[in-house]
Amino acid sequence: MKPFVDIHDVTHVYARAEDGLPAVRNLNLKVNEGEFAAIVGPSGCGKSTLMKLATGLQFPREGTVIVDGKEVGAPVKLAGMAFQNPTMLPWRTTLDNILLPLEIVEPHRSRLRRHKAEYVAKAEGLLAQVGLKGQGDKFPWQLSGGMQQRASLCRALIHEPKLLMLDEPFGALDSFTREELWCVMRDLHAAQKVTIILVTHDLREAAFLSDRIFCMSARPGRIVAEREVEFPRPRDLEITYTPEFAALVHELRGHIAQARNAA
Ligand SMILES: Nc1ncnc2c1ncn2[C@@H]1O[C@H](COP(=O)(O)OP(=O)(O)OP(=O)(O)O)[C@@H](O)[C@H]1O
Repeated sequence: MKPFVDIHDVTHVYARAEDGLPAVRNLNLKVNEGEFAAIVGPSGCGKSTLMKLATGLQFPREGTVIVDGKEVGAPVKLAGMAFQNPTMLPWRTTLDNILLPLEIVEPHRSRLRRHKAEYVAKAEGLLAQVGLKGQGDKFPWQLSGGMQQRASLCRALIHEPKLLMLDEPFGALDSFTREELWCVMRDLHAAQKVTIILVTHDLREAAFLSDRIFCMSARPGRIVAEREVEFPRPRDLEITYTPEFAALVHELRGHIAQARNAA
């Protein structure tokens, strides 16, 4: 099977990098279709750069980035994204925030006006899936941080992306809310069959959610360890209290400790 995301021997230097040092060097990573991959690594190792390269917001100086069989040469339309800060527009209702990508991404853009009811029904279906049934007419500032993050997951999925990129999406939440959202994410992945790349500092989060974990070295970032996660699905939060889970998190911690030094 051909990988869905194939980052091959990529080196990327930002035009404004003061020291001229690459953000990532000889970066190699393959993610299969439908897989849930997590990227972990020390601060500043290039995790967000990897996300930008995979979605065509930056282009590599060397190497290739292939998504869904095509070399990335422009922003990737089949991707959806969610970030640590939900960045909802305060003057739009939650529902209208969720519909926003449809105003930009074709073929939805041309269809939106005539098929509005169909899209609203879809947004409401997503809201129900993330536990926000009937909350679409609230403004973002009327929602808690966790609720806003749920809504931003709906916004990332409304155009049925084949690739979902999550950059620290639960980082700003308290640990209970975070664990609730892990379960939301687990269920969305099972229901939508989307390929997911999650960037996180949280090793428990990576171990609970993903099928495969990539550890990055300190800058210039490259993959120094790749680990399959074999816990059967569907996974329950109870697994996070098992010795096997603790052993995996411990192993990942070891890779990160080494990675902080290995450039
Ligand atoms: N636009 C830019 N111009 C110049 N340098 C940049 C730019 N964006 C990122 N960098 C540098 O590239 C390196 C990697 O940054 P990146 O944001 O990808 O790391 P990260 O692993 O996501 O960081 P963190 O874990 O702290 O969020 C850093 O040293 C950063 O300062």
